[in-house]
Amino acid sequence: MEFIKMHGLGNDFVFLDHYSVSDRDVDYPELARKLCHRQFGIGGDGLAVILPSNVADARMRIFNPDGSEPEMCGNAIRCFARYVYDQKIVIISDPMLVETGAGILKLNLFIKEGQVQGVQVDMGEPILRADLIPVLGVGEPVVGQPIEVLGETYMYTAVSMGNPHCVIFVEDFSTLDFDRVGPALEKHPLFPRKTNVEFIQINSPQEITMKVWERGAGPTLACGTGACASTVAAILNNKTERAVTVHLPGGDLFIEWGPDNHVYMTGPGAYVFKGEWLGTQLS
Ligand SMILES: N[C@H](CCC[C@H](N)C(=O)O)C(=O)O
Repeated sequence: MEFIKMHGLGNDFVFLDHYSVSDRDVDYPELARKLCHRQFGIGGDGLAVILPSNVADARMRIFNPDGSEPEMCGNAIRCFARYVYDQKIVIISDPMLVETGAGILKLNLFIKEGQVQGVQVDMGEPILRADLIPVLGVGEPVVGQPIEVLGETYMYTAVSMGNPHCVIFVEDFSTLDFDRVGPALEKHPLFPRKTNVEFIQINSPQEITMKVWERGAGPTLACGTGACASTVAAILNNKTERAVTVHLPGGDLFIEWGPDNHVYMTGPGAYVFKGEWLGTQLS
């Protein structure tokens, strides 16, 4: 089975082009567990599938390495847009409409001399109503509420970009036990569908540094929806302006929470290689 490996700031994905095999009945969760495995498979932070759509130019399904299917993936959708444009699956670039679990998203591709230089994604409106994120126990938006984990209390802000995010502000990353606190918060009972966890340091009113522990994937070099959720959380807590550069371990994303209440994410999508998966079984 052919695949394409791409990444968005080091958040890497195995892509399957199933655009022309519309009624294929594939066990994508099991494929994700196999293909994303770093040693027994190809390796990736997720499996992204390119499919036809009845309501948009194309459809993206995304699966975490644990086989779970999240609603959206910001870094993958930029790679998706570049691939479907380059393959002439979709020739429209301003805007390209992509069907996702978080709704139909509008993407604008920046093209120079025929090359996709970057993609701006209208990520839609952030979801702040706790019961829609979902977060248990509170009815209002969750801004700066206490959450206890591993005997420590953190102040968190919860935002959904279609997928849930728990955003924690840190003064100094060196004091954070990331590898223990991250997974403990990912599975915290306050989040019935688990959550992505972002730890952010405010560098200035226009800059944030972010570390992310992703739901169903663990630590990654970048998280597009997480960068959007973190920017919204920083603004809700009066820590930044509405246009922010988010510094991630894999690179920078530019995020803006617009006056139309939509969040806009701009960043790259890159090819790594094409290949054929030979179907080696996990031992
Ligand atoms: N693990 C995430 C999905 C991938 C999000 C991230 N890779 C991005 O770029 O938005 C979740 O379960 O919600």
